[in-house]
Amino acid sequence: MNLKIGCLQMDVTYGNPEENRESIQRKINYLHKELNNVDILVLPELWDTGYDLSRLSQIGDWEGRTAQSFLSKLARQNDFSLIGGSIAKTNEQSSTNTMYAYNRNGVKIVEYSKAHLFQLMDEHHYLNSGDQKGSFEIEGVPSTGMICYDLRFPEWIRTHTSEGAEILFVVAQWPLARIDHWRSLLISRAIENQCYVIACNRVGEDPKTEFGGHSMVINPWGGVISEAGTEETFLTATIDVDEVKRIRKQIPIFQDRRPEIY
Ligand SMILES: O=C(O)CCC(=O)C(=O)O
Repeated sequence: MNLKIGCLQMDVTYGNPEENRESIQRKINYLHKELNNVDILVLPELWDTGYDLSRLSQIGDWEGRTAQSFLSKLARQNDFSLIGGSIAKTNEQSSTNTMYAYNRNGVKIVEYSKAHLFQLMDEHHYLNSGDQKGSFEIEGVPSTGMICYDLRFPEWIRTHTSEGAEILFVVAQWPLARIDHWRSLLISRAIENQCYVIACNRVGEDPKTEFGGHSMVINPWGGVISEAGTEETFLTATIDVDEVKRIRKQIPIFQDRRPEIY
């Protein structure tokens, strides 16, 4: 089965969720022809607030309600499934860096909060980590969602692929300074898990960091099907999901692994 994927590699306005929602809507309107036959659209991490974490009590999304209604409508109106990047979900006590995904009818198919907080960008001072898995089915394909730094934890990703995930979606605000790590880690996760990796990063800069783009679609053999540069880009690729089963049969790592000795 073929699926057409679109990644909206975009800049994010620091600390301005309303402007960022409008920016996504403007881009979607502009891209309506290209989006016509897209099955799954992917947004980047924290597309609402960016890394303006010290102001989350003012600008965070209360229980994620605004983002959920925005994303659900976006999926329904445009007839695509949607990996809604992640947003800052906030309540009286705390905030989480949370991904929502939707099917074409605008029905929520997962809520996943970033499990590993990135100390280098102060996440541990302002966010709580999630402790639930990121598994879901999208367009009939078992999949998982991961958020940025989660990519550095192969054991967490393996937990999901050993339970059947065939597509790994990674949403990120990955800095340009370590973009070579981003590329290598994404390709490694695809090879070692024999899964598609669809990775959507942001571009642009905030007061502290320059972000590196290079959103990528990688096949389960580790081949890069499509890759963006460092500018705003609508990256598309068509994937053949059956390739996962073929490769898992050819080199059966999920049968051959020995969890009892690890
Ligand atoms: O691991 C890295 O180098 C980048 C991670 C990151 O930027 C994040 O999790 O927000």
